[in-house]
Amino acid sequence: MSDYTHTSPPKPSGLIKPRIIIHGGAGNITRTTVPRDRYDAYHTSLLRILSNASFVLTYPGISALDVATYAVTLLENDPLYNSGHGAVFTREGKNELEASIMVSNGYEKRGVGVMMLSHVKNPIGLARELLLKGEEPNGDGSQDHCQYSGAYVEWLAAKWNLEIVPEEYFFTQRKWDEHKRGLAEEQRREETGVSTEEISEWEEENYIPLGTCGAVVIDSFGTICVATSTGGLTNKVPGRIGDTPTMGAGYWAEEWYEEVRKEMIYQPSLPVSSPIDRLSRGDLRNLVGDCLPGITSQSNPSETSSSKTADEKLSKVRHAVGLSSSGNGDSFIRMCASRTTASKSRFQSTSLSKATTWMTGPGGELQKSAGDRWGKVHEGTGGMIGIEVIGNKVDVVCDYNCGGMFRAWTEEDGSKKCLIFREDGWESGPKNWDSVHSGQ
Ligand SMILES: NC(=O)C[C@H](N)C(=O)O
Repeated sequence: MSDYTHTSPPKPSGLIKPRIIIHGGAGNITRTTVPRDRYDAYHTSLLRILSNASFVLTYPGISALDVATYAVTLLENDPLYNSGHGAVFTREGKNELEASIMVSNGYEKRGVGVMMLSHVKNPIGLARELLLKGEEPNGDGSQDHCQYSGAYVEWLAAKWNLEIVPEEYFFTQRKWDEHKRGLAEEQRREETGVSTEEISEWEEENYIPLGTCGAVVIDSFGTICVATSTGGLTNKVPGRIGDTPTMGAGYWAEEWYEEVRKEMIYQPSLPVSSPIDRLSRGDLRNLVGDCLPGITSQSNPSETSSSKTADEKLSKVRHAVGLSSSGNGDSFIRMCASRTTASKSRFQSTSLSKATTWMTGPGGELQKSAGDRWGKVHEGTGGMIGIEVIGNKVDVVCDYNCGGMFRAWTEEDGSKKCLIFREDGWESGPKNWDSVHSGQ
């Protein structure tokens, strides 16, 4: 963990209780595709990673950015998941890795997506580094862009001393067998003339490979960070880019302020943050502005201020959200699913939980987007996790329209939960793909 901790941690404000939710993918998770022993392996792994990350989240002054990166690094290193070591293969038998990171506030770039990687051991570490380099002049060679792919950015990773590995590092026999079986199945279908509208047994099991991973974290300063990493889809076309590194599609974080009448505020509001809090949020410009009267300081986004003039009764409450997705990335891109969910919450004053179900729950917008192809192919399939904070009230959310979603999170009282299906236990899950779509 030492790579990701502050050398001199700032003091936490103590106003917001840090929380975390992680996921290991959504898709055709059923009792058939995930037999009991694998179910147990995922359960154990998710709880182990959640425990490690939530312990780190108790360090004084630790940032959501550092903890989300740490959690996804652990997920990338575990071959159970389709990211880092254990990523799926393209049609040409290569790994093309993707990752992204985004914060609700505090850093100039706010979000970064990386893609077409095949040498950086932890793509999420590179995404984080690119976000941080955005605070330096010229980004230390990365400038102020938000999306990066391929050789140049891997060269930057090496220059920044991130771990570089040979391509073989990402190989696992299981994912290789899925790749080979998929190609063989395709050839068989071509030869026998089976319609492409009909889902094959291989597709049911593998097309949405279980295991894109992600983490959403809120720290004691109220900053939300979302980190996501994937190998993409099994046998994807070389060069195909999915939703994971596409801002607004597979990931999103933002914050805003809403004016409410004071009587309506049901949460104590945040006080003006201290300089040390603001430093942890990357708010250098405003800190400098405070010290040098000649420089105009913008109003600090972490402040909850009261209107002094017309209406003494109006006050501003801070909202922040972060979302990480998994599923059929092409559908998530078409729907701009993560940003659309955040916008539903922001512009229709809907809780993030309701907005998430509206987008990605059973019968939701993603499912509708597949039209009559729903259930026949994998279009529209997926799920999302997220965190919302209003004032200092935090809510952890998740929904999906498929068999299940691997996920684990901390409750308000600090206890840890892990679910794969809607209920606890392998027996509670749907039997197979058909039973998911017939609602049995
Ligand atoms: N398993 C996944 O979540 C795949 C990823 N969303 C993609 O389409 O690239």
